Parts: sequence; C-alpha cells; structure tokens
Amino acid sequence: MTTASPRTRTVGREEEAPSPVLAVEGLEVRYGRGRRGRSALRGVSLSIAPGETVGVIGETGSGKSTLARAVLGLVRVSAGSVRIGGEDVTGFGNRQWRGLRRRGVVQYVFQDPLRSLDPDLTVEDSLTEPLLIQGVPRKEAAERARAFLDRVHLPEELLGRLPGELSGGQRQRVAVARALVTEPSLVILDEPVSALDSANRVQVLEILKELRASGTSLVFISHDLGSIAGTADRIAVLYRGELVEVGAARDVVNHPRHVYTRLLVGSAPTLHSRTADRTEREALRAQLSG
Ligand SMILES: Nc1ncnc2c1ncn2[C@@H]1O[C@H](COP(=O)(O)OP(=O)(O)OP(=O)(O)O)[C@@H](O)[C@H]1O
Repeated sequence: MTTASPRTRTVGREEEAPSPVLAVEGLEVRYGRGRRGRSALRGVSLSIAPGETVGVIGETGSGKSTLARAVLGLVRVSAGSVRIGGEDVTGFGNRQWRGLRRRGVVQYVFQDPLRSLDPDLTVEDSLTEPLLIQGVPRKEAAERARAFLDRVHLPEELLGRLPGELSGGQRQRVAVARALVTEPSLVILDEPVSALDSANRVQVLEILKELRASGTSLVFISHDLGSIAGTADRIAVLYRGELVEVGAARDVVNHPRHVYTRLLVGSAPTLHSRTADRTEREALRAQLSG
C-alpha cells in the first residue's frame, strides 16, 4: 500500500498541508460474491491536493476504471473510505451522489464521449445544463458556455449541433468543457484521449494542461504513460489492483522504483527517457512474474 502526500504550502513560517480535494484510504473493491468473487482493488490510498493533476497508470485489468467508478460512487466499496472535499462519501446513496454532482463538486469524462454527453442535447444545452441546475441565470449560463467552448478551442458555430453531428475529437472536447464549466473542485478523466487519433490526442492533452491553471484537481487515468507524463504533477502506478508507486511525474519517469514501473518506462518509446532493450524488458517481466 502506498500513501501519497499532497503538496504543501507555506503559511507563516510553518508548512501546512492543504486539505485534500480527494482522499482515498485503504480502498478495497470486490466484484462478485463468495468464492466466485474477485478483488479488483486492494489497500489503495491516495490524496489529491487542490489544483493538482494526478495521473493513474496501469495495464489493462489493473483496476484503473474501478478506482474511477469507486470515486464517483458507481461501484460498491468493500472496505476503506473515499472523502471528497473533506466529506466522507463512502456510504452515499444515489440521491446524495446526485446532490454532490449538482453542487458541482465532482465531474467526470469517460473514454467514449457519448457516455458523458446526452445524444439529444445540443452542444449549447450540454454546456448550459449543469449551470442552470446550479441556479445560474440563463443569460450568464449561455455566456459561460461560449467562453468554455473557446477554452477547448472549438468554434461557436458548433453550439447548435448534437453530439452525433460532431467528430470524435470535437465530442471529447465538448465533454471536457461540460465537465469543467461549473468549475468543479475535482474531475475524473478515465482514458480521455485513448479513443482519439494522434492529432486530436495532442490537442486534448494541450487543453488539459491549459485547464490545470484553473485550479481544478484532475485525476487522469490512462494506460499510456506517454499521455500522462507530460500532463500530470504526480503519477500513481496501479498494478494488479494495488498502488505500487506514487511520485512526482519526473521522478517516476526518470527514476522508476518498482519493477513494473521500470518495465512501463522502458517500454514507452515516446518518453524522453532511456528505452529498455528487449533483453532488459524480458528480465523485468521475469522479475514481475517471479
Ligand atoms: N462489473 C465487473 N464484474 C466483474 N469483474 C469486473 C467488473 N468490472 C471489472 N472487473 C474486473 O476487475 C478488474 C479491474 O478492471 P478495470 O476495468 O478496473 O481495469 P482497467 O485497469 O480499467 O482495465 P482497462 O484498461 O482494460 O479498462 C479486471 O480483472 C476486470 O475483469
């Protein structure tokens, strides 16, 4: 189990840690019951500071989406706790989760933008709806929707279109704008660029980097270390349901400690680090399975 401490800020002469936006403690998730049940997350602890972007990396089946679902209240937690903005949400029911989302505390972006967007709402309605729910007057909501469209580098002429009338890259940018338009404290992005072609991937990653300045905390989940490395402040490495390494992005990339992280870094040709040759990769895999 690895516990990540949030960044600290100086108050007077004393160092004081800011309250984490997200604090996951000893999280366990099991799918199925009894002997047929299997554990998807074990003893996962992670804190996210205000304004921080944390990348969660892991191979397929390592538990990344389960972690996202547990933090969003979409899957039952078997043990441990999830606190968002200091509030223990572990035992929340559907109504309480709806209330949390209505208050704009936590938002999400999934790999498939059609899962994050209502197919019957125009881009304008998708962007204004969360603001109207919060009680923002219609005129102000429309102005903020336009401003956010600009922040994700989309032209105003798309406002009247339905999601089905947009390209995949445009849709994902609308999904990102919708998640951020209420200026939530926390956004969970589960593989937000995996379904995009390389040009759109680069653009959405650039947009996420620009949005980091807005003060929202981002949890950026991906199987691709290259996508995460340039975007996240810290990287958390999930392996077989456990967090095996958490650290500053440059430390994890340049000085990976866990064997699995070394394999990940060594296999990522897009990183500006030394790629392991085939023999080294085989040796690392042998250590992992040993
Ligand atoms: N609804 C479910 N019922 C049973 N097992 C599940 C369910 N969802 C996920 N699992 C299992 O839990 C483990 C973790 O799955 P999860 O989807 O969290 O992995 P992941 O890291 O997001 O993978 P991927 O990168 O392929 O999306 C896997 O072994 C998966 O088969």
